[in-house]
Amino acid sequence: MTAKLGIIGGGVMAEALLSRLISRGTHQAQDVWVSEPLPSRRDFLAQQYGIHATGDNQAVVAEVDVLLLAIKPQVFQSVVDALMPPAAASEQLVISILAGVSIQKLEAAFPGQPVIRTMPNTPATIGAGMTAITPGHQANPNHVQIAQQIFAAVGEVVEVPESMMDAVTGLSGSGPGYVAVMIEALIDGGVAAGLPRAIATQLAIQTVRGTAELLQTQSLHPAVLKDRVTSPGGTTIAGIAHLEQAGFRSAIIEAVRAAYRRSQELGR
Ligand SMILES: NC(=O)C1=CN([C@@H]2O[C@H](COP(=O)(O)OP(=O)(O)OC[C@H]3O[C@@H](n4cnc5c(N)ncnc54)[C@H](O)[C@@H]3O)[C@@H](O)[C@H]2O)C=CC1
Ligand SMILES: O=C(O)[C@@H]1CCC=N1
Repeated sequence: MTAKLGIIGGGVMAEALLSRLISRGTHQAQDVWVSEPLPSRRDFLAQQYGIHATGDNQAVVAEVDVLLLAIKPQVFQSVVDALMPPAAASEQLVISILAGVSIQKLEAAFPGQPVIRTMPNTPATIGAGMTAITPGHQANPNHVQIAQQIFAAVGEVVEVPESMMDAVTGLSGSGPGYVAVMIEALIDGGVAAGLPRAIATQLAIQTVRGTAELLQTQSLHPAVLKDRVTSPGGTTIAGIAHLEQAGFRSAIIEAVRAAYRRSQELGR
């Protein structure tokens, strides 16, 4: 892809995306601009990835064909208020990864420009990301293809109506956090049962990875896999009975719903 890519906000997600886009050759480092207020962070990104880093958001806006917003939703309005409107009708594509910020707000902030709202997740760093995208009203198929290419380089992409975007955020956007907490708990469980922490960590991560890959590769329903693991009167059903007693399913369902509601709140 030859388009110049600019990223406003050089934090966790910006690095997850740009590191993979550069290592995959989807973008050349010299075609990527990042604006970031923290000098130490700018220096790190420039040295590590060879991209252009600046503290000036406007300089990035002026330079690029595709502008990716990777700031926190809480600073969105102040950041866009400080940008100068383009002198003429701009074809620059604006892609947002911000939780909660609606297409209506994005289009109001970048009048006349094509915008695409997206929700990626952190496994994008290793090309195992999951991104949902919703094109705005001015986005044509070419703009959608550009966004598809960017996010396909870091994992899977699905197009959804905007009405689903807060739910996507609650599930796949925030999901790596829930899974990380579960893996940490599995490790602690192994340690409590007498395993050295290093071995417990290896077992926990490979078990979660293997289970996800098995479900995906064989298109198995999770309940079918659960039934295969549970021997009558065996160990797994003893563990699952405890999970049910502790409200494990309900806790996960409510975690997704709480994040969904928080995404809605962030957009207000
Ligand atoms: N972390 C995650 O797993 C995911 C985050 N997101 C979304 O991505 C966005 C960024 O999240 P993170 O990367 O986690 O946050 P972060 O805090 O790591 O990155 C935000 C960056 O923006 C910079 N920044 C602050 N004020 C700025 C300004 N005025 N101009 C330019 N840059 C400024 C900060 O210094 C920071 O480096 C958020 O809107 C979040 O909703 C979306 C999907 C997953
Ligand atoms: O926690 C957050 O608000 C962001 C959005 C999805 C994942 N992290």
